Amino acid sequence: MSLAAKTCVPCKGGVDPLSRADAERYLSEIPGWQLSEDGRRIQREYKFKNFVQALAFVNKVGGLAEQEAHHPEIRFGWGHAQIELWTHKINGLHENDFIVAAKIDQPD
Ligand SMILES: C[C@H](O)[C@H](O)[C@H]1CNC2=NC(N)=NC(=O)C2=N1
Repeated sequence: MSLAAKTCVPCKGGVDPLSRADAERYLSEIPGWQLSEDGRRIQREYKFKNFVQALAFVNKVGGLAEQEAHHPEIRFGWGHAQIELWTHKINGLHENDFIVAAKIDQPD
């Protein structure tokens, strides 16, 4: 099943974060995303024509995050937005992070 078709599972902590190898395997399914140096986060930059379009994107991401109960860090401004994902409870990456990333990139 594609990542975008999955839904996040409540992450109760107590599970190990994904290994770098597993994270890199998931990364191949979400082109444009990068793995952090420490292998514990993924992030992607987005470019937009102006502030309003960046804000609309941020609002879309916010709605997705609420729907999945799994939330990214979002930084945005005129013409750009950066999304960073990791699972706070395990201070690392979980499949949930990649599911949210895939859903963000699904065509509207
Ligand atoms: C109770 C609530 O569902 C949890 O605190 C969720 C909220 N969103 C979350 N988002 C992320 N990225 N990591 C978490 O561990 C997390 N936990």
